[in-house]
This record gives sequence, C-alpha cells and structure tokens, in this order.
Amino acid sequence: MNTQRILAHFQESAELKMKSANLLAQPISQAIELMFNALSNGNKILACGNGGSAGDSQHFAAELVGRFERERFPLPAIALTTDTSIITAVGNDYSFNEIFSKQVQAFGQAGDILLAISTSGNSGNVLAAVEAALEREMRVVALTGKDGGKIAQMLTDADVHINVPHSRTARIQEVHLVAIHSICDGLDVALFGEEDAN
Ligand SMILES: O=C(CO)[C@@H](O)[C@H](O)[C@H](O)[C@H](O)COP(=O)(O)O
Ligand SMILES: [Zn+2]
Repeated sequence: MNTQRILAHFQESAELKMKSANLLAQPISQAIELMFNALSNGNKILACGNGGSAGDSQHFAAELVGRFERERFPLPAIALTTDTSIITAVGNDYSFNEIFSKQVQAFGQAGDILLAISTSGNSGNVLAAVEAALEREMRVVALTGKDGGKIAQMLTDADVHINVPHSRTARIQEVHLVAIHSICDGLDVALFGEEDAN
C-alpha cells in the first residue's frame, strides 16, 4: 500500500492535536477541577460512549481505579459500557437509547460526574445519559467533536464541554484520548503536586 496515506493520518492527527491544545487546555483544566472536587467530596465518575468511545470510557475508568502514572489509592470511576447483561436486558426490554441512562439512574447521585463521550454529540443513548445525569444534579463533562451536536445544547454553565473542532470521527477520538490522559495527569497533580512526567 502507498505509505502516503499512512503518513497523511499521522500528519492530520498531529496538526489537529496542536490546534486542539490551545483551544482545549482551558476546558480540560475545568474538567480536572470539577472531577477533583467531586472525588474529594466522596463522589464518583460514571463514563459512557459508543464504539471507540466505549473503549475510551473503559480506558478512563481503568486509569482511575488502577493508576495513571503515579502510585496512588484507587479513585471511583465506573464505565457504563461493560455489563453485557444490563446492556442487553435494557436494550432488549426498553431501547438501546436507555442502556446508559438506566445505569445513571441506578448508580448516579447528586455531585457525581458523568463523562459523556460522543464524537458527533448526537448519539441517543449518550444524550439520554446526559439528561438523566442533569436530572440527578450530577455535573457533566462532555467530550465531543464536530459542532458538539445536541449535547452542546443540553449542557449548563456548571458543566464542561471539551469539543474537538474536526469532522472526522477517528481524528476526534485521537484527541479525546489526549484529553483523557491530560485529565488523569491533572488529577494526579491535584492530589500529589507537580513532578516531571516521564
Ligand atoms: O471508533 C469508531 C470510529 O473510529 C466507531 O466505533 C465509532 O465510535 C462508532 O461508530 C460510534 O457509534 C460513533 O458514535 P458517536 O461518537 O457519534 O457518539
Ligand atoms: Zn475509532
């Protein structure tokens, strides 16, 4: 295969990451503050998304419950994408749109955070999860792309919107992962202070 195509993926990804660094540093910093305050108050973080973003939800939860780069106590984060019995039962008996919102209603408490990940900002089950979270007085950190979709219209001033300004799902996801790792690092710094990342 012509390697030009592969080089173009790297080039586009690198360029979008640099552009996003300037645009997203502020909302990412707000997300860290919101999450740190919630965790400090004994609250937890629920995460959801579809496809690649389901993987991102799990990746994030693993880094909080396990660790990111520093040795520390486990932090409470749950990916709502992993329990196939809940997902198939709710999807089968109600609708696929409710697979995350039912779990938000079951596990979410006021002060918890929902990390809602959708590159389009329009996935019905993520929108329903955001709605359920806001109803429960949870705060939302939304990782989106494109124009932010319908999620952008649902968020309040107390929520955080991290929107990657690109049209391509793969590129948006690649920036989401940098944002997620920046949040994990920020939580470690908030807990233990700065030290050089290796
Ligand atoms: O990873 C990819 C594409 O790169 C896909 O699995 C992608 O996540 C799926 O098509 C999702 O259903 C897209 O949903 P969303 O990001 O628009 O909410
Ligand atoms: Zn993907």
